[in-house]
Amino acid sequence: MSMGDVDGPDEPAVIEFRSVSKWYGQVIGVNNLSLRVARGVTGLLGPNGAGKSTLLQLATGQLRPSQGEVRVLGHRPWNNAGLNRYVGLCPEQDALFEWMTGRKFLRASAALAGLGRTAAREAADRALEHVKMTAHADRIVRGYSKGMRQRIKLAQALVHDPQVLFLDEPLTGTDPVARRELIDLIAGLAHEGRTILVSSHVLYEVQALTPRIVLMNRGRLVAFGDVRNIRDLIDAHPHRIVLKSPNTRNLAAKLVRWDDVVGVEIARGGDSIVIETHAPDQFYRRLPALAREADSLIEEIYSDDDSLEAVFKYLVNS
Ligand SMILES: Nc1ncnc2c1ncn2[C@@H]1O[C@H](COP(=O)(O)OP(=O)(O)OP(=O)(O)O)[C@@H](O)[C@H]1O
Repeated sequence: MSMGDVDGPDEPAVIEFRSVSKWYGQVIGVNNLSLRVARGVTGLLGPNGAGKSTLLQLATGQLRPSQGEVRVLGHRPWNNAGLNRYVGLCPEQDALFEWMTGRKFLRASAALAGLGRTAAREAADRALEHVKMTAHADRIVRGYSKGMRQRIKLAQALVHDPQVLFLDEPLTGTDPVARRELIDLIAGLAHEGRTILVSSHVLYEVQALTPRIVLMNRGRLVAFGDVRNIRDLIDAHPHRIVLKSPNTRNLAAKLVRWDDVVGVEIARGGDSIVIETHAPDQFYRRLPALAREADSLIEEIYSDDDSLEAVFKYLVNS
């Protein structure tokens, strides 16, 4: 387990990002991200706007990196239609071919991926069976429920039997039964040797699929590895809390004597203190008594939102 490093020393990387950035004008979607993903299921986790969809679109060649290199199965995805034969994407957005039946939609998707007419028909039927949509295959997509849409999108991603699958929030909007079925389906696809990157902003969804996660926030890779190791990393990582005060010198002098505070620093032109602690709960419990002292006014308290712990807590609590 490491911060944005190589996964499994013996496994070759199927998906590789080398110092990749993607800008949308002034907005950064992915910020200098390096990552190697091996076979099996990897969960891509992060709050809304973290850059997950941008990363998946870079990996599937829908976006071109502003900087750095992306490789999937050793090839550059951008402007490389040939790679589509080996890669499947289940997109987040729900805009499908509304007027088509599920079956026709899948046949068209298979044909787009390069399969001939007969092969595309067979592949569509197989994929429908795979996601348990055969009974609804001849209805038009517009009438599908959210769960049915997710299943038909997944069928579209795997209709041409790709080695690599990118699934953008595939479990969103599904009921618990459908969710269980999709999780089993995705696990089965990985068991057959595929590489699957699944994005989510809900930790427990991804944990049901894999212990191996990539944690993103604000376009950056915050941590990569086994979810248990990430928890350990959080425990080892001091929690940073910022206190805004007109009495920073007095406050700092008191806080350095607290045994649960490992660092005290006066910051931002002298009107704030940044403290570091391994026991934030205890720190927050003690703080009100301190703030009531006349020479230790505290105007504002906030935690450093970029910290691993803040992102993780967001994911655990959502
Ligand atoms: N087409 C676009 N034009 C401008 N900015 C964009 C565009 N797409 C994404 N962004 C910005 O890039 C950042 C990353 O967005 P992205 O959609 O990749 O995140 P995400 O983790 O997939 O979030 P969500 O789960 O909400 O889709 C955000 O700040 C977002 O506003």
